[in-house]
Amino acid sequence: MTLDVTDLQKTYPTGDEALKGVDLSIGGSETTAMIGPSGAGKSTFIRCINRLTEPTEGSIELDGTDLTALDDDGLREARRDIGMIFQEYNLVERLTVMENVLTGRLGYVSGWQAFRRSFPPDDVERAYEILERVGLGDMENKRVDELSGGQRQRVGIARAVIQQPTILLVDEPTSSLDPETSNTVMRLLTEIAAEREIPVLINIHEVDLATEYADRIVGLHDGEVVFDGPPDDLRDGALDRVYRGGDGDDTSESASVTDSASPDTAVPADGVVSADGRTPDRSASGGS
Ligand SMILES: Nc1ncnc2c1ncn2[C@@H]1O[C@H](COP(=O)(O)OP(=O)(O)OP(=O)(O)O)[C@@H](O)[C@H]1O
Repeated sequence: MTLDVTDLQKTYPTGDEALKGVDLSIGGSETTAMIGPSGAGKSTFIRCINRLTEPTEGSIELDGTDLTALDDDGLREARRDIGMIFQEYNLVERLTVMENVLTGRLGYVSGWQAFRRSFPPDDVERAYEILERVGLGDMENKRVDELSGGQRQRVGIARAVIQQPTILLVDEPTSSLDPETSNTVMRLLTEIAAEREIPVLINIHEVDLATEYADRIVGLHDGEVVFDGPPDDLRDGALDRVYRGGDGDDTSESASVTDSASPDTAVPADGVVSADGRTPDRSASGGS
């Protein structure tokens, strides 16, 4: 599977130019992390890919099919191939874990079956397998409003995976989670990408998680890609380009953003950046 995005632009009706011509190709079973400060356009980019947000210009080709040219039926079909995982989980709170996971199959059953929420036995069997895989093997009958943040995110992952997508798009999966749970979720996402041989694109605030788990980092600043490369190349100069729009001279030893950044974009000594300026609270608890 390959996703080829060319010259993607998005200008909101408010006049905000969220994307100013982004080119990006991803494929294989590569994990790509998209980093950038708040407002850089990360969420807009991911939402444009499956047209939850309509792009203004550009093309988005999934295995050669231009998603921007599809009508409603075509888009519905194409979306089956795109697994989405959201920051706030987007689960149905009053339904059980199993019911939430099976909603990932709604695109495959008839309208009547969907209305009755009646799913083929194969789907149910696969749901059990996937719940086991994400570590929720004994929780299928729990209501999701009884779960911790980390458990909810695993339900979100299971719901995306049961679609049998050819790509996973993940929008800030860890921003409501404590550091340990964030690591678990990132590990799970990269393992699933490898096992299923599908690419995964993850928007993420924490640079340390991005560099630890991703094969490739894409840095957005003000709607433009200003860095695209392996985690090892993400030195101070590159971080400066991404978070401050600087020239990003990596040859200068004094280019450390730790020394020069304004408080709202400072990179702490451990390299952890919260793009909205918050240093993640490592003592915060979010459950696992
Ligand atoms: N629905 C909308 N209407 C108008 N402007 C919007 C809308 N959504 C986003 N924007 C603007 O588009 C720009 C990019 O926003 P976006 O949410 O994509 O950035 P982001 O990098 O995901 O930020 P964050 O890390 O805070 O989630 C911002 O200037 C934002 O104000």
